[in-house]
Amino acid sequence: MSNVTLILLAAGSSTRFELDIKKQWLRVGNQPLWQFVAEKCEKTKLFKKIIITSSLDDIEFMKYYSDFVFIEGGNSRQESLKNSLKEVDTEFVLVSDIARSCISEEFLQNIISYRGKSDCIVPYLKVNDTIVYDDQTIDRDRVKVVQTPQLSITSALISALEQKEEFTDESSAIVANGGSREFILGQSSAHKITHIEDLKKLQCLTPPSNDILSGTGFDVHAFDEKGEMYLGGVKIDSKYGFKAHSDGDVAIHALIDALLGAAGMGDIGMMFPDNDTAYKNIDSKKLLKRVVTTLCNFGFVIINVDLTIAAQKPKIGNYKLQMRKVLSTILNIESQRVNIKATTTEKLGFIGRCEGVGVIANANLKYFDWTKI
Ligand SMILES: C[C@@](CO)(OP(=O)(O)O)[C@H](O)COP(=O)(O)OP(=O)(O)OC[C@H]1O[C@@H](n2ccc(N)nc2=O)[C@H](O)[C@@H]1O
Repeated sequence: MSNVTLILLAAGSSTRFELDIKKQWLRVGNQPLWQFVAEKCEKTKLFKKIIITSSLDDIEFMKYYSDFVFIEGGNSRQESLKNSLKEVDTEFVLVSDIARSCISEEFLQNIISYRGKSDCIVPYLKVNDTIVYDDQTIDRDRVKVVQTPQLSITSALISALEQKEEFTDESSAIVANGGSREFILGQSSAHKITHIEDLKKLQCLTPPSNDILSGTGFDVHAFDEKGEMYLGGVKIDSKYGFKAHSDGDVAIHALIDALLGAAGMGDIGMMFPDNDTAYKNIDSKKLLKRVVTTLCNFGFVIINVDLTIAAQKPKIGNYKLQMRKVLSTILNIESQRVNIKATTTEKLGFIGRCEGVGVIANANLKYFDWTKI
């Protein structure tokens, strides 16, 4: 049984990554980057446990993909690491960043099998360029470019992180706390993804799958004699509205379920519970905007949507164009990719009896293709 736990840090908000997508959600084939790295490490069978730190929103979605141990990250890399260390029960802990996506099995084996006497084993690269520090040329043979993953004695790292100072790597914290470290040659291909152009250096990443992901949504709301009616993001001129916790825009609700369905992210009620006061009378366009932002962060691109509004009343023919404009703006796609259909039910059923409106929606997504940046 291994006496090493692997912590993969993936709670960053990718502030330096020049795209709206979070880099841990870039797709490698059909897998998000974080899953690609975690499963590659798992296959080595070198670890007793693999812990992934991430933001709470991300963790809820990550759990759809795999059953690794997920820990909510903190406001900094160091805080995230401290949160994860609470789950470590092995003598040694290997800490890496998801952004170092091409660490190899051989590299992991080397660092874990290196039995130094120090509290921390640190991979580094030599420098081949001339180095000027504070306007002074310095001896580059004395310079080390430090990498992760770093292997620490768990107790030494826990103690070191009790210090108030923030450190950018484990060995600096351990040495500042009076501990020791040894350096071993690192892996030149273990580049870290910080900026978009870094992706070109990572040879182990394959392009995202070009699958089309399709989802459907269905929602119903009963008429309400009082209140205003909003449908498809548009105010409808009518003497009645919809019974609902929110503004009752049943077309947007069905559309949200279609988008979440295509992304494999559950449904609207899971994301916006109808007993949460935050959503009382809320403008459903705000809910849609939140969903679009989340899909973008998680590496999805919206291709097109198609809605069918089943209603004996109101007649919506004159509102369709406005609905398409409003929805296409929020979805950030051309309006011709937003189709709105309407149908009566020939006076059959609850819709035909003018008790309410039902909407079916379809949405198609694809993965953001980072190879075409
Ligand atoms: C938009 C919101 C927020 O204001 O409320 P409304 O304005 O429609 O009332 C909700 O997101 C609108 O959620 P929606 O999913 O349409 O509501 P419901 O049909 O009541 O389902 C609520 C939750 O219960 C779950 N559910 C529903 C039916 C069922 N047989 N079993 C379930 O587990 C669904 O997964 C959903 O997450």
